[in-house]
Formats: sequence, C-alpha cells, structure tokens
Amino acid sequence: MTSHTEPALSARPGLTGLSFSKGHGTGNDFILVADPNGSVDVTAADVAAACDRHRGIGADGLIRAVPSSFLPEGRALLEDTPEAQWFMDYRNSDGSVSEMCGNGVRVFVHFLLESGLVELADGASMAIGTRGGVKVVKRSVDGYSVDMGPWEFIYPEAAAARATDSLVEADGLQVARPGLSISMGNPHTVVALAEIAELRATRLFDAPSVDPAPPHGTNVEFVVPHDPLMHDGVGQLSMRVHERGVGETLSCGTGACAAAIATRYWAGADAPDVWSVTVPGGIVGVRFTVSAQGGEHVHLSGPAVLVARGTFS
Ligand SMILES: N[C@@H](CCC[C@H](N)C(=O)O)C(=O)O
Repeated sequence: MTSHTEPALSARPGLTGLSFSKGHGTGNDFILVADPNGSVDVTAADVAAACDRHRGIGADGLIRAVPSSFLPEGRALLEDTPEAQWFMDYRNSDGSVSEMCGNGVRVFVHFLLESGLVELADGASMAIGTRGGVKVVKRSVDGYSVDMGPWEFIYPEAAAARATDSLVEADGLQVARPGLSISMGNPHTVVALAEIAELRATRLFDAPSVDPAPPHGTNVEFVVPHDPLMHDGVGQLSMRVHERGVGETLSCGTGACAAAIATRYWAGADAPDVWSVTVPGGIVGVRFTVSAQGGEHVHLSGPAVLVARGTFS
C-alpha cells in the first residue's frame, strides 16, 4: 500500500459499512470488497454509484471477493477444481456483470494476499474462480502472471475464411475497418490500424459500432503492430480499448490477450509466441503455451497495485 484514506463516502444501502480497497493494474482501476460469508448483495445501482468518478469512489469496475461455494457458478467450478476456493465476482462500472477481467484478477489476488485472506508460498500458484472459468495466478517479475486458459474465435468460420468477421466504425476513423472477434471468456473485437497517429486520432468516448456485434456485446481493441514487429524475439503492439459496460479505459488485460491473438493470427506462421502490449496505462505481457492436454493457453502478466482503503458510509 502506498497510502491510506478513510473517506466518508456516500453509498447506497447495500454497501454501507463495508470496507473496501482501491487498486489498479496498469491504470485499469477497481474497488475491491471482501465478502468471506457470502452475505453482501451488491446491486447494479450500488456498483454504478460506487464507480461514479464524481459522486462515488470512481473505478472501471467493482470486484467482490467471495468464497466460490456461495455462488452457483462457483460451486460448478469447484466440482472439477476444488482448489478454486475464491471467486472473483466482477462488475463493470455501469453495474453489468462480466465473465472475466485480466487486470482485475491480478489485483484480486494481490488484494486477497494483502488482506490476509490467503497465503501464497514462493513459486506457488493460486486457482481463482471466475464466470469465465478457473484462472491460475502466480507471482512474476512484473507483478503477477495469469494462466488465462484457452481462447476461441467468436465466429470461427469467418475467421478461417477471411481473418475478419465484422466491420467496426468509430469517431475519428474515416472508414469502417475490419474486426476479428475473440473470446477470452469475455468478448472482444480487435481492429488493426496502420499507424500510431491513427490510434491517437480515434475517439473512444462513444462505443464503436460493430457489425455484426457478438451476441452479448463486445469490448473493442484498436491495435497498431509495431514496425518492426519484433524486438528481441518479442512481438510489439500498441493498443487502445473501449470496454463494454465502462467506456475507454487505460488498459484491459483480456483485451491485450485478444489483441496479441489477432495480431499473431494476421502475422502468420513466423509470428512470435511472446508479446509486449503497450496500453495508455503501461505495458502488459502476453505469452502462448501448449497445455498438457494439447490446447493453446494464453498467459497475461503485469502489475497489481493497491493504493487506498476505506469504508462506505
Ligand atoms: N478490464 C478488464 C475487462 C473488464 C470486463 C469488460 N469490460 C467486459 O465487459 O467484458 C480486463 O482487464 O480484462
């Protein structure tokens, strides 16, 4: 922790009296609450009020740390993965539920450790339940590294036939651009731009339009592969993101994974398996491995920081 505050913040009844921490991963910021007894009923309106940057604490999302056994989704995961004792109940700043958050799960584990709710021996890893499946987190040189599991194309036939599946329009872009939709547990549509000037000129205040949009909406990543693409064998790209349920954020971990997957796919057979993704809030790492069962897994690494804690008044 770098600082402590005990602010008197007005909140809706569901959060009153609850302790919270505030943290971020490369500027993607979260309010975290511990609910070890599964007794906190957080409504969409509670989340939106807490995440409001003017009238609340302000954050891109709210994360409830709850034992998996208290949620039906968590109990289903425990059948195959009994070690996934803690569940990341993730809400976007508008109150909507998301399946997964890559930056959030690193900050979540840091929060569990700092709160004394769990311990993690050197070199050990921890399984975390999410609505996007179990994610395995361990410490890494840049903070925490997450085995995000497998990925998939949302429209596999279109991806195989033409490497794109949709048209994306955004303010500041002269023409609609092709997008490629990828699931990291949550949905993403990745759009390649030619140069950094174009990335900067894209305005992401309003949600880009994606046609066809994935059935449950999508997070949209605009990426610029660097030239040259590789530095010391590591693929390089820059990215900005408009998140479903939030707006533009400084970073998105699942989005960085989707961006690396799409760029690697477009680059062809010689593309690297290790990527450095520069986002407005910093840099995250993405790596691909083949699992013991033969499928490909994506790994995300990056920092996790807690900056304050307080109590909802
Ligand atoms: N910022 C997150 C993703 C959060 C959820 C997303 N907005 C959605 O609705 O899917 C990340 O780091 O992955």
